[in-house]
Amino acid sequence: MLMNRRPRRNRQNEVIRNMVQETTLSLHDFIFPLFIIDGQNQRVPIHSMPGISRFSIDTLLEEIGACIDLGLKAFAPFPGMPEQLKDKYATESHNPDNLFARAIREVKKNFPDVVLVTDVAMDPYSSDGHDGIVENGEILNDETLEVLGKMALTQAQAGADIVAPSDMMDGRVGHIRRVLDENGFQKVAIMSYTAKYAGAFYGPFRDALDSAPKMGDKKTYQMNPANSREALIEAELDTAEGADYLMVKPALAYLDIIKLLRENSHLPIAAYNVSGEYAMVKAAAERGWIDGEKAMLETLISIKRAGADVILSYFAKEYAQYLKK
Ligand SMILES: NCc1[nH]cc(CCC(=O)O)c1CC(=O)O
Ligand SMILES: [Mg+2]
Repeated sequence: MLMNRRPRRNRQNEVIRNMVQETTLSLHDFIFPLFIIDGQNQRVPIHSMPGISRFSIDTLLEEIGACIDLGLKAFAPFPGMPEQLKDKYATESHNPDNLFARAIREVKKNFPDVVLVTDVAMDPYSSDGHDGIVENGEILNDETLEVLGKMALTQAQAGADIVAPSDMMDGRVGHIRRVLDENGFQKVAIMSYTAKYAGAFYGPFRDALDSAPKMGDKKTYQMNPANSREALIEAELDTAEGADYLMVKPALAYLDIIKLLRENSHLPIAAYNVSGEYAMVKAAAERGWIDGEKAMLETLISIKRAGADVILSYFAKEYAQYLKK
């Protein structure tokens, strides 16, 4: 048999395999999402996300300190609000002394070099559990932009480095850019959740923040999982409106979308390896059905290989710990 091409030659030992490896992960790629709640000395585990907890501001500082020691430097905090602070207009979201603003200030005071990517969306503060103002069962777009602008400004004033609108209202990147610039926050960047799909993989996150929609679903604003060309439309708009990063979310079921945006944009592409994707790996590993560590590494490298420059993942800390050992 004549075979002048034998791909296995380049797989024959670890040195060679490492030499020809096309994609590598680095801790610099990661943003670690963290959940914040009010109170003191709280570390409340999230049952559907083994290994992940909600922190009060004091323990959040400890957690971030521990992550910095492991080499992580960028964090995406999300606030969990008590029901009595929620209302139709998410008013609490732009209270300059709300839990989120206090947390941002404390983190930046204690760790000035950390990069904070802050979530701009109404749902944690909305009594309807939606990312927009609900009227007669409809999610209002332009009225919601007003709230998002105020929320982003409150976060910038508290010290956010990058604001990340995760709501999927049309025009919000342009509106937030304008509000930030008019208030002297030209340096605050926007990481837009550009192609955010409506689906089942956000379940554990909504458990963590008690933020599930009270009625209906998010299909009139988040994207249909069947669509990819539409992601290019969203990317064009966000780019024109001034986004500094384009994000795809979730990551694993949407690796093709990550690649599509990577090939069609010069902006950095972020991918959000969401709560449900984390929970799937953890649940199967707990049952002994898969090797959790190997599945984590394979998951993360697949997101990078697809073209993500930045990865938001609940695995970030575990990955950092893996690198240490
Ligand atoms: N603005 C909401 C928001 N921001 C981040 C997530 C999900 C993240 C995750 O599942 O890890 C969601 C959930 C949703 O759209 O319902
Ligand atoms: Mg959009």
